[in-house]
Amino acid sequence: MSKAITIAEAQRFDAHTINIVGIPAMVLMERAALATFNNILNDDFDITRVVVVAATGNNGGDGIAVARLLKIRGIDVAIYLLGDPAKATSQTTQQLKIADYYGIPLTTDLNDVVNATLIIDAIFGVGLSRDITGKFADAINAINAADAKTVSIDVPSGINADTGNVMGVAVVADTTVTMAYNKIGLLTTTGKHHSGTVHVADIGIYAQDRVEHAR
Ligand SMILES: NC(=O)C1=CN([C@@H]2O[C@H](COP(=O)(O)OP(=O)(O)OC[C@H]3O[C@@H](n4cnc5c(N)ncnc54)[C@H](O)[C@@H]3O)[C@@H](O)[C@H]2O)[C@@H](O)CC1
Ligand SMILES: [K+]
Repeated sequence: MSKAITIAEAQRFDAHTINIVGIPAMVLMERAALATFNNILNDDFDITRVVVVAATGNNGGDGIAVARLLKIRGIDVAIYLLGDPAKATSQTTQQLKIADYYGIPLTTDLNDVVNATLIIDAIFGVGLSRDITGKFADAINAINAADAKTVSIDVPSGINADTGNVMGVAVVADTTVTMAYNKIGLLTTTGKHHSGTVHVADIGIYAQDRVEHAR
């Protein structure tokens, strides 16, 4: 079985790659988005109408970048944005700006989520820190009520990536594209139920530097 890591390890490896190795965070986000995009295209999903449900953390930024990659391919895609864009991370702010350049529609209508043929879940990843309520919970309930297949980015939103517990409510995904390594919470019974098929994507973040291979 492949290695699985904790939230703290994911955050530590990310920070090491950005701050010590020197790969910009935006490059990692683009690699996360490309990996998710390739998994979507290589699978058997109906991509007639795709909706990316994104919040304003970096998990949302991954999803907004996926929306742009789909749009460039001519696929009908919209973004259902949760949270205050004024509080988005710098990478996610940049991804929103790029999405705007490409004219990707933002929707505030949950019916668009329910009527999608494929939903991309980019609400929360390893940054989930408390129980989910309000509009975030409404969106997750809409995702779970929809007939569409769902692809979660990194972690099914609402699942604690350490314990596998549901933090109030959680997406039940068909597929989860998780970055760098699997997360220990996705290996529990509940975690497995919510993540569906897990694909681990190599985005250039490693537990140990691979300098010996590079020399
Ligand atoms: N930092 C990095 O190096 C990379 C991060 N990546 C992605 O970024 C994710 C982590 O990003 P973040 O650390 O920004 O965290 P998330 O995007 O998972 O979420 C954090 C945000 O959600 C809010 N939040 C947490 N729980 C909430 C709740 N219950 N209700 C409402 N708001 C809540 C927090 O206040 C924060 O604003 C990863 O899971 C992965 O998808 C990838 O882009 C690859 C590189
Ligand atoms: K997610």
